Amino acid sequence: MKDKLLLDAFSALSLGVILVDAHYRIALWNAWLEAHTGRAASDTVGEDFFTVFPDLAYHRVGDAIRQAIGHNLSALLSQSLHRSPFPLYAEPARPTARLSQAVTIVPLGDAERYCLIQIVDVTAAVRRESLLRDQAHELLAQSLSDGLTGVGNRRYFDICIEREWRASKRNNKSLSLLIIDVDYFKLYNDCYGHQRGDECLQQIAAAMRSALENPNDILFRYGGEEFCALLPETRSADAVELAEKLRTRVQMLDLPHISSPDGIISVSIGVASHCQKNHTEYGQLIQSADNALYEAKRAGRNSVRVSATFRKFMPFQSAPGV
Ligand SMILES: Nc1nc2c(ncn2[C@@H]2O[C@H](COP(=O)(O)OP(=O)(O)OP(=O)(O)O)[C@@H](O)[C@H]2O)c(=O)[nH]1
Repeated sequence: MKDKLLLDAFSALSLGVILVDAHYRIALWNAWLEAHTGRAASDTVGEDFFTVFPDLAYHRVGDAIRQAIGHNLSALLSQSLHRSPFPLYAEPARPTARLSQAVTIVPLGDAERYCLIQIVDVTAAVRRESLLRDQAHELLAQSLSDGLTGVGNRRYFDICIEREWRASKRNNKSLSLLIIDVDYFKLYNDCYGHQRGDECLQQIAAAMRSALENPNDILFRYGGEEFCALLPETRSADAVELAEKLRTRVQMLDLPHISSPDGIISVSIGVASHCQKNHTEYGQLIQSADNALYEAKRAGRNSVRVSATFRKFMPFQSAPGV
């Protein structure tokens, strides 16, 4: 009666249970396994475990079984490393994706050693985890992008500049920064309205973003009508060239701005580059780019200026309206 009760309980378990003897023969095989392998206990009990599961002979599962029988050691297989070792399916008649599994292997018995293998179906938990991870990524991406233009936001800029600053110091590579400001934007808003102003910022951001070809270069909305581009491993000369490209792209949008001298929307850009000698912290890089932007504005706008530190190496400065 007691044995019958135990066997009923064993069959009713909603996890897979295999008992393997000291000769690696299967001694027990429960109903859950029948349901998820499509193989009856009558078909597997008495068989060599590695004949039933040949793929597991050189797998971590095989090692763990040998350790349990040979050395009385238990093992809990990491789910992330060994997600689906057993060929188990929701419907074995229509095997698609294997169930995700959490596998525990424990030695049993004294005089005669057995090994108990427990397999829990963790598919739902893994799916939920992956969904949560995707949602977390999505939320993170949203929290780091600017709602109006879709480029990186100020928070993301703060993260990136710190990261790239450290990388540039570590790898002894230059890092360049462009600060980009839309010219006469207050007048644009006054003339065309805030809504058109927003659309204008979106178009400018899209034009500049499409001009950045290197995937490591990132465009951010620094605040209001100010953008910035962080250019890792980019020397000053290349940064100025890229700044010119961005300025030209915005000019080519040909967005009417009747209250500005050129009659179209334009941007002014300040460029600064970090090489090991000139800046001790990234705040100085931002300050240098800001100073250069101020010079670009003073020079009549729609122009690119490079930080004074590098002027002697950079004869080229675009003229307003060029
Ligand atoms: N439509 C819109 N306008 C914004 C946004 N953020 C900032 N602005 C406007 O941008 C304008 C910036 O004006 P200023 O700082 O005086 O600069 P400016 O008129 O571009 O002049 P310069 O930079 O000297 O050429 C202000 O009128 C802000 O209200 C925004 O998200 N949408």
